[in-house]
Amino acid sequence: MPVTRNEVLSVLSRLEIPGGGTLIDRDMVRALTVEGTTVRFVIEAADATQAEALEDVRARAQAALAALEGVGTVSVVLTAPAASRPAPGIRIGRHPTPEEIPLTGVERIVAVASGKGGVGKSTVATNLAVALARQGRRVGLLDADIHGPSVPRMMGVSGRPGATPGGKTILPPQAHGVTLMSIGLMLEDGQAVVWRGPMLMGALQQMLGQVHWGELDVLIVDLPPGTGDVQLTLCQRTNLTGALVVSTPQDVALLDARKAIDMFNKLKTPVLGLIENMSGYICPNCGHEAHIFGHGGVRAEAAKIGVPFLGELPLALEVRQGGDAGAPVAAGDGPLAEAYARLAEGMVRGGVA
Ligand SMILES: Nc1ncnc2c1ncn2[C@@H]1O[C@H](COP(=O)(O)OP(=O)(O)OP(=O)(O)O)[C@@H](O)[C@H]1O
Repeated sequence: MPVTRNEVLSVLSRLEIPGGGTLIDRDMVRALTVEGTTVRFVIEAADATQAEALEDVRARAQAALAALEGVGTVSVVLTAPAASRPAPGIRIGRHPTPEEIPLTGVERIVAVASGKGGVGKSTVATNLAVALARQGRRVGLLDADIHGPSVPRMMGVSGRPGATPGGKTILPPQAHGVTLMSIGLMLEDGQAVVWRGPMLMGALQQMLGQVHWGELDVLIVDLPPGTGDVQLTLCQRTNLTGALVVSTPQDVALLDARKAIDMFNKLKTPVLGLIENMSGYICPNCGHEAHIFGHGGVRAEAAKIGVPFLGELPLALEVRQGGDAGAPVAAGDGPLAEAYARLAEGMVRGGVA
């Protein structure tokens, strides 16, 4: 029987590395793929000195995996950021091409959308990705909010991703069990993307098709707010499973959510469900629940238009703090993590993740 990804991770999590810990708990394994009897991954060292010290670990990992039943070929590549910077040839940003974007190995693509900005779409996308990964799904997260990428910060990832030898394909980093890509990883701090539609569409194509996503059960795509070129490209050029629409219960957000739903209907993309974010706020001092943006509006809207209502997520200080610190609440314990776990379970049960 072919080896499983979990068996590979289990071997790697037993290999001690210089300085303590393992490749897994030091989060150094990138682009792990298991295809039949072939296992491939990259060990990303912090710098060239650490890479040198890890050569022995690379050889031991290779030997230990090759000895597993069901393993034929093992390819373990050691990189360090200076050596693995993407070649200038894969700068993100170019004009789009008309073909469908090839995404072999990615079973499902689920977009997270909103009509209005600031309703928590990126927060929901990152936490949902983490919650799905905690349930054993192989999850990718693409930040398609090219003008305002926030996924790197929310997932606690910085630094440029590596590239395959030859520099044609980007090797995406992993965090909290999720493989992720964002244009934010390719920019200097404070650098703005000032592009019109065609360049945005080209960049999206590159981030989908020129990234080594590996085998994924689901790729979550955090869309920009609104109904523009990026949404169109994703719906028309990929085999999109469907979209989740996030809104607050506030009327003005709901108005825009309706427009996003109308766009997906026009593009014949299934709307998988609506999520109410910032649903209620429980005062940590007195326990009183306040409905700052209203309450129940998204559930009522979902019932009205005949779309599943997937759940309510409260407004909570820990959510904002977790996002700012790169430690999504879904990676921890407690009621907020449980709310995301329930959302993820529903998606797995429904066959969309
Ligand atoms: N449930 C929540 N409780 C507390 N803070 C939240 C919650 N959801 C989101 N936030 C915070 O609100 C801000 C906006 O969230 P986020 O960036 O996820 O929204 P967005 O819809 O993706 O925005 P945009 O698309 O305009 O970038 C962030 O600071 C985030 O931490």
